Amino acid sequence: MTAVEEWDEGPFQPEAITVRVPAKINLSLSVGPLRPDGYHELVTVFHAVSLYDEVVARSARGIALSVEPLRRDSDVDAVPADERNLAWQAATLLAERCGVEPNVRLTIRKDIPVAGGMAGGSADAAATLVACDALWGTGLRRDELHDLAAQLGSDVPFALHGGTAIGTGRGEHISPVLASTGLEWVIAVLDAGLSTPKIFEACDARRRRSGEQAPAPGVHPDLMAALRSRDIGAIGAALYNDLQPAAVEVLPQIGELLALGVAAGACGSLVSGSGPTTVFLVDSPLAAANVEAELRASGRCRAVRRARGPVPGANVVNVR
Ligand SMILES: C[C@@](CO)(OP(=O)(O)O)[C@H](O)COP(=O)(O)OP(=O)(O)OC[C@H]1O[C@@H](n2ccc(N)nc2=O)[C@H](O)[C@@H]1O
Ligand SMILES: Nc1ncnc2c1ncn2[C@@H]1O[C@H](COP(=O)(O)OP(=O)(O)O)[C@@H](O)[C@H]1O
Repeated sequence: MTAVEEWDEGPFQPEAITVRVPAKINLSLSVGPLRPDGYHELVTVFHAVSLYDEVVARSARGIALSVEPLRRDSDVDAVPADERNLAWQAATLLAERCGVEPNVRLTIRKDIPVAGGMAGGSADAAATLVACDALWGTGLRRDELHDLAAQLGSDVPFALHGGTAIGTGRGEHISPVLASTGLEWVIAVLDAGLSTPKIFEACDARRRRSGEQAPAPGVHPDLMAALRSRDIGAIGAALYNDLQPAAVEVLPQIGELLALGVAAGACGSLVSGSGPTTVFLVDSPLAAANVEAELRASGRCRAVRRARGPVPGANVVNVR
């Protein structure tokens, strides 16, 4: 066969696309007032970390979806494998937007803790947009994918973006942050999950009880200055989450773990988003090993993981 004949075969039709997508933590999460649409105005510093889900999109007729653990200790029991799954909704939305049939078999390989405040469902939705766009050849620009992502959930646009970025509005408006250093994390995964809307409600209830008005949300300048520096101690001291007191109130063992990790040598500790996952910033391999060992020994964690950030958002890692 000549080279010319090979070119005449027509466009390449992929059979399967694999997209890898990271979990997020919120280096700061400032929650403002409840809006009339049921969301809270917020300002957050998102940070993508090296805990990943993978989504494989294969040619099919109609939509099918399955969920598998990526590692032996990954938990997938609470993840719906039907139209309630945010990945299913992402495929449907993209197909409607582009006027194509939603023909895809999705396999979600999960490692991001479920209902852990690390935006696993949002990550899978972002990965599905990228995977189906490649599989179907719909060729949307990143800003067009971003618009669809924002319709699926407040955290979905950041999962496309990755890195370290400020989220405003209900979290869907993203602008990148210049961070000059990589960060190392120890992550404590609990057996329990927490519901995001319930923790926002608990935050409002705490404010009502104490007569506190919801402030206009913002990012503390100390955190931005610390991120521009290479001062891990300053970053650790500036970590901040308005939802943390509510998460600790609902699940007091979170507070005990936060204290344990700091006593073991972490430079800073934080509940990730609405929890219950807790994350610990460490400045050396020795500190990481100490924190990890103490968290494991507490017997309160389903898994203890190490991760680094920032890492890129959803991207194609394999095409067949
Ligand atoms: C708290 C955060 C912090 O990044 O993350 P998680 O802990 O869920 O990972 C996010 O704000 C969660 O974003 P996401 O999980 O995408 O929420 P959505 O599906 O958009 O909204 C679910 C529900 O959470 C509440 N919600 C969410 C975002 C927001 N700015 N204000 C809210 O009050 C609303 O009750 C909403 O109905
Ligand atoms: N692809 C998905 N992965 C995980 N959970 C999903 C997914 N699609 C829908 N869900 C539902 O979303 C809820 C929140 O899960 P998740 O996104 O992991 O947590 P969080 O909102 O705390 O970051 C789960 O309890 C589950 O019922």
